[in-house]
Amino acid sequence: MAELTVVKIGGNIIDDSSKLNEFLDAFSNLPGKIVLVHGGGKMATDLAAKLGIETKMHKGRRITDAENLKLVTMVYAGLVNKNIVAALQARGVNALGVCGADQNLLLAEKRNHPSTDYGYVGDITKVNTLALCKQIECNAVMVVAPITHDGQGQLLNTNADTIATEVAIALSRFYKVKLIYSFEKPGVLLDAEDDGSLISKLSAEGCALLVEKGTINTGMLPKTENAFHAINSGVEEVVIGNFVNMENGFSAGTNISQV
Ligand SMILES: Nc1ncnc2c1ncn2[C@@H]1O[C@H](COP(=O)(O)OP(=O)(O)O)[C@@H](O)[C@H]1O
Ligand SMILES: CC(=O)N[C@@H](CCC(=O)OP(=O)(O)O)C(=O)O
Repeated sequence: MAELTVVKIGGNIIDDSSKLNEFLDAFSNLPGKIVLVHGGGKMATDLAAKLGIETKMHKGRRITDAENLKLVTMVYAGLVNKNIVAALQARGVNALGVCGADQNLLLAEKRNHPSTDYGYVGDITKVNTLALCKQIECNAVMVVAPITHDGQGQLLNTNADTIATEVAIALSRFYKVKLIYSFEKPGVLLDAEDDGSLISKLSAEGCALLVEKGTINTGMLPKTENAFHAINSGVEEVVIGNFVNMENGFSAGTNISQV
């Protein structure tokens, strides 16, 4: 099986132009088949504040009412996606920017949670693996924004870590997939303020304890949940860390162990 890397970059890197450029420089040198999934949560939150739109997060997910859906669609599938595509093209990468509605790539259903109304948040029901593979085999680097759709004309907001996970799982049928959740810290930390407290290997049991203690919280919750789902669903290797550090050999991040 050919190897493929799915890289996800988060909002804190996207929001900082020097960190983003550093990331894109390293990313554009990555050999082989690659898919990039991006977030942009920080930029959406900052713009919402400027526009006087309230932001509510629950367990690392955005409660997405109609106003917030408009805003996140403009930010993720517009400004962020197109800026990344242009920056990659400038580095000689054949980037193709999409969201989940394009070529019906990511079908989702509006989340129906018993106690929390998430609004227009989508849970992925189907990945159009064939359409993804066609582009990958044509050497395009898909740049995927975290907007999905329900197939009936409704756009939905889906956490970017979840999108990276579902894309990686779907592609595992055809490729040996490595999934990297890249963010601004070296990996999962014992103390989120201390970059030296990296956990180099994380088991599901160890993770559950750290969640219970509150060591893993906010945005790290969806990342770790997704990471274990990926490693237990056919993805060959899953790492949470800073892609630039990994490429420069400084830190291999947190490796997610199976079971
Ligand atoms: N144990 C932990 N180790 C590292 N980061 C953590 C931990 N617990 C919570 N976090 C927080 O999770 C954030 C990453 O989640 P998030 O902001 O959603 O990332 P991104 O949008 O960049 O993917 C970190 O910036 C940090 O504040
Ligand atoms: C439903 C939900 O939470 N969607 C996320 C999508 C963006 C995202 O995941 O961005 P980061 O990777 O930068 O956090 C949100 O709107 O924040």
